[in-house]
Amino acid sequence: MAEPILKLEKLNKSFGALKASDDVSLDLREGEIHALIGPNGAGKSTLINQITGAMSPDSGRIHFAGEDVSDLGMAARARLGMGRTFQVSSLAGEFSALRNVMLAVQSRQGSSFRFFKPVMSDRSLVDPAMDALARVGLEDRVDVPAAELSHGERRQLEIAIALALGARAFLLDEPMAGMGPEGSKALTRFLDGLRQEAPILLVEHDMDAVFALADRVSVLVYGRIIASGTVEDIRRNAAVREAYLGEGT
Ligand SMILES: Nc1ncnc2c1ncn2[C@@H]1O[C@H](COP(=O)(O)OP(=O)(O)OP(=O)(O)O)[C@@H](O)[C@H]1O
Repeated sequence: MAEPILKLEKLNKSFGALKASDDVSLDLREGEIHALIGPNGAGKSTLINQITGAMSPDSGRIHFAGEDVSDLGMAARARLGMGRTFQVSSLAGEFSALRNVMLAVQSRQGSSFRFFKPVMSDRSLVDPAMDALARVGLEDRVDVPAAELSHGERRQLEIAIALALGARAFLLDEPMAGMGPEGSKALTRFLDGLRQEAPILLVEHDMDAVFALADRVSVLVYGRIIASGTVEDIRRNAAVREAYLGEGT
């Protein structure tokens, strides 16, 4: 089997006496959605922060795209293709969807003497941006200002920007937060297809979305992974039912 794109080896992180990550090992493989679930305060965000480089583990290693990235900063990990989470939104609301993605393409290509070219007719920017928008299903919304897109469409646009920046895997921290039932369903359908573009580590409290999407689920309780497996494995696991889902779920 191919090497996983992301691999965590025995990560530990304490805040004083509190162990927020306790020997956490997990991986993310091409083509999959791996959901990370757990009660409030279980240590999910702490784990995501260590993966992105926002926080350093006390011990353990992180491998991404075939490299040991444990000692790299956030920008270097992003350059290797670690897709940002939804919590980092950088949309320019007054600009069209197309222009927003073009800015990302431009930043990836590096600045050049573009001042002399009319930007909106520069094929080297427009073509890759259109491609990224098509990959997220926004090809009919390219001229709409980002601020006028729906909540869900803005998330699609953020994904398009990440793809244009070269994302090879996504770390998504509660993408369903703040969405109504219809929005959640639409975003669930979208994420279902996105796994073909890049695998997703999904932190999510919405269990309908998790059970509909996840190829694998890992359950974090008090900083420890207490179970990892398919949705069916997790539903049946007695320790998970007791610790997290509650009896009768
Ligand atoms: N910077 C910090 N300093 C001290 N304690 C922290 C810090 N960050 C997190 N914690 C603690 O570590 C534990 C894990 O928090 P974390 O935010 O990672 O959990 P979570 O699973 O993401 O929770 P939620 O689902 O509520 O977002 C909590 O007890 C939290 O209070």
